[in-house]
Amino acid sequence: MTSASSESPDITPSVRPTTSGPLLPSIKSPDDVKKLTDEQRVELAGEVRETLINCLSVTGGHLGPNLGVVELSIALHTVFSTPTDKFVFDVAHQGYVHKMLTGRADKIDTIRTYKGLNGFLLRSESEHDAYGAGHAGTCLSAALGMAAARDLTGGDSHVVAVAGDAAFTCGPTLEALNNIAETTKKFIVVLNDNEWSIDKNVGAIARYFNALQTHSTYSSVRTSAADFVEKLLGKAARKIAHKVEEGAKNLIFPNVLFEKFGLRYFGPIDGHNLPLLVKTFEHLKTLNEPVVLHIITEKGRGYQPALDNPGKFHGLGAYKIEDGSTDTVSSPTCSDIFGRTVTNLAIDDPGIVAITAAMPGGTKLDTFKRELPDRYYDVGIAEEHAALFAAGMATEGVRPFLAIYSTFMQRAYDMIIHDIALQNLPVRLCMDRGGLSGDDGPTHHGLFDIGYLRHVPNIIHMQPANEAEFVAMLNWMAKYDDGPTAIRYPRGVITGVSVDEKVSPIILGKGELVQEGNDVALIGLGSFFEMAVRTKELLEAKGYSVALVNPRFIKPLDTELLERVARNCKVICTFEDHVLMHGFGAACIEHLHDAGIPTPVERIGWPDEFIEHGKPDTLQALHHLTPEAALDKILSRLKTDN
Ligand SMILES: Cc1ncc(C[n+]2csc(CCOP(=O)(O)OP(=O)(O)O)c2C)c(N)n1
Ligand SMILES: CC(=O)[C@@H](O)[C@H](O)COP(=O)(O)O
Ligand SMILES: [Mg+2]
Repeated sequence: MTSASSESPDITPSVRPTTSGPLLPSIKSPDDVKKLTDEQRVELAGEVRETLINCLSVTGGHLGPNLGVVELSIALHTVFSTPTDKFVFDVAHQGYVHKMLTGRADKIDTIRTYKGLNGFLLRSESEHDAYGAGHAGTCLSAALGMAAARDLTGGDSHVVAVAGDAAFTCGPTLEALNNIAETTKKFIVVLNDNEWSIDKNVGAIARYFNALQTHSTYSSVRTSAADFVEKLLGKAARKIAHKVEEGAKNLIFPNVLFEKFGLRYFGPIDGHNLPLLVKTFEHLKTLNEPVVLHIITEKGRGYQPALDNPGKFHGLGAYKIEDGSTDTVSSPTCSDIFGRTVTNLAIDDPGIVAITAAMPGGTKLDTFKRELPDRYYDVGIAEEHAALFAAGMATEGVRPFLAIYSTFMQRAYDMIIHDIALQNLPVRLCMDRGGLSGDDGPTHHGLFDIGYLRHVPNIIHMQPANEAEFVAMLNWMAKYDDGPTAIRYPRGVITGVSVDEKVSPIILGKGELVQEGNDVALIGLGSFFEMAVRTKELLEAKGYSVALVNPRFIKPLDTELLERVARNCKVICTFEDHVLMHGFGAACIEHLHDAGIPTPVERIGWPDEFIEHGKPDTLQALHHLTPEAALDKILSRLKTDN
């Protein structure tokens, strides 16, 4: 097991997982899984669970989803042979067990820590990671692409797409489903149905999957299913089939939705019954037609706190193993403030509705759901649809607050332009995780939303410098009906100031000149305003006169204020928790160029690359997003320009 090493300061001390047996350490590759007996594989499952619970209690991570796929992952690696055969996991947050079985068990205690294993599958991390992910709904399309490529070369490897039940609420999944039967004959879909998204799964698809488990017809065909199981799996399995409660349902059921899409449907079966899974996959791999195996699993299986609270244990930070408790955050997070504020606004304004794309917990719209259920909408993992749905509501005079993380809002890019901005509809785009998201890494960092919104006509985009300003901006947005508005705010806390702190009124397109100065002007956007303050202190200690600006608006830029400080100062430095490319600093440079003002602009922000996973402080230091780095840039600019 890897222990914390000097060059990775923020790896929390690793906890040696106390596995009961000797099997897991001997698993150096999937071949070692194949050599085990059925009984040993069941024992291995126990060791994997114990290791996950132990390690993730220190690093945090997606414990619930991974505890739900222990047997599935072992069965897949028993029957198929990666990297020749390909596994494509949807979201891939449930890929930890796959990693443990493909030679990374000794590093699992570094998951999602700087320089440690990525929390999702990553092609650059292992040849067994056929496809990376992080965003939902991609696995069927990507896997189908692999199958089609295989067919082009006459290959006979297997491609297995593993998608959760909520992945089927995602548009791209359904787009792929429409294409499978006409594209390939050899394709296996595993529907891992635990009835949960991050929160309870929603919509007709969720209800349909549930019906497949409980439909009355099942009980009448179960006997034929038991015969089928016996034929397929032998007498012993028939006993398993009867012994396993509800979960071992019949294996074939006519007229299932998937059959309409040309996929042969099998299931639902107990997704924790290892021998049954192995035997079923051994059968499915012999078929020359696209198939879907519907398995029923429990999110958090084997750890009672996770079973009791699947939403919390979908993904969390460090927790106490004994009771699953986690440290409480000292001050309210931006998400807490957002949920409370929008609910309060809606209590006073019946025109306000709240829309989430399967993330009531992450966005804290669960507050709104609890208090105003009739004006709360969870559309599933369907950001494109959510944006269109909000646009439609706005045409009818409703005030939609559309809460989608910055990174997931990328999915709705065309709808924002084509439907919301072009028609100038007053949808409120509320982008949590605006900035580095941390442990989840490059698939989740919200570092592109200034870039994807700044060039869209009619869009107003802002970012608060503290929690009180955040509330003031949300209040302002609630009243602004003249077109679309967008606000970005970070994961967690900004400064921790009270939301009751006094702030000057929010005026469209107006920033705040917090301090006059005539040597250097520092413009700190949002959560990076604090970094500008710390840079100011370093400059003033060297005798410089510093102007300090809180811009508040990304668009429309406060050009009057920008020109004023540019004329008064010798150099400007901007600070943004966003990539520099097409970011806030770039907007300032563009405007000063167009205004014919030659004051140079230094910029602090993320480079033009995908930023790895790790704690924000570590990554900011690594990529020179610090007051010290800003000071160096400013001083060298002043020197060269003198
Ligand atoms: C486009 C997108 N939207 C939202 C998310 C956040 N998210 C991560 S996992 C998840 C739920 C996945 O549920 P399911 O597919 O059933 O898998 P399970 O966790 O139940 O195994 C969501 C909504 C995401 N990763 N990608
Ligand atoms: C896998 C996934 O996309 C979500 O679980 C995401 O990790 C949630 O991020 P937060 O922990 O920032 O809410
Ligand atoms: Mg699920």
